[in-house]
Amino acid sequence: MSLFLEQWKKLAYIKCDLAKRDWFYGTSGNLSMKISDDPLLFLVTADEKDKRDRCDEEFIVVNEKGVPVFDTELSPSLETLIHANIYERTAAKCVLHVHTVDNNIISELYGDEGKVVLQNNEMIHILTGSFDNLLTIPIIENATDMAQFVKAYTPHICHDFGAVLVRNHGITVWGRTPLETKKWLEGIEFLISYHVKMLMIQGQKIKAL
Ligand SMILES: CSCCC(=O)C(=O)COP(=O)(O)O
Ligand SMILES: [Zn+2]
Repeated sequence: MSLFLEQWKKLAYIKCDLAKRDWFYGTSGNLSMKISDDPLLFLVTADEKDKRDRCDEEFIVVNEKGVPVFDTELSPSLETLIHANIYERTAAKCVLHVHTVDNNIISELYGDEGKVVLQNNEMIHILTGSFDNLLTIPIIENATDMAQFVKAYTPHICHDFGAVLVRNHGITVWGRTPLETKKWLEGIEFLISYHVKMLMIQGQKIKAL
């Protein structure tokens, strides 16, 4: 199997798996996978397409400017330049972006602090391999201007894997392999969901006193 087809299938598997979790509300979310370094080329989902749909044209091949390299009726994701920026600055091979209710709540709750610190959970050990039991996720403001948006992400794109929460918008996670990226996305969503539910229960407890 050609490398290109192999990458396509891996990304299609991840897209299908995230769709089963119902992480593509409306037409939100976008996914990409690098297929070559020089020149930079990557597969990316199409703008406004329902990412729960399986179809022949699931992904578009784009260059470092986010421009399709083959003829297509589809437009690349509006967030393609964020994916391109991550590939240009790191050795990441995959970028996943989803909007969930829990990641939106946490981004709003801690938005003014510019970060959320997740702690004291075995999932952190599973993700990081360290017993530090602390994971800090930066939170940036949402933006409609893409150049400004890319600029806001940039200081946080300093490792080959990472995550950024966008306030009242969603989360973007990248990693060195597609499976590592999916693992980080699932792990972080688990920790965020746990955190939100704990706050809800603790709030109820305080009210009952
Ligand atoms: C500034 S992008 C607004 C839409 C969005 O947040 C999203 O995740 C889906 O965009 P796409 O163009 O990839 O369908
Ligand atoms: Zn989005």
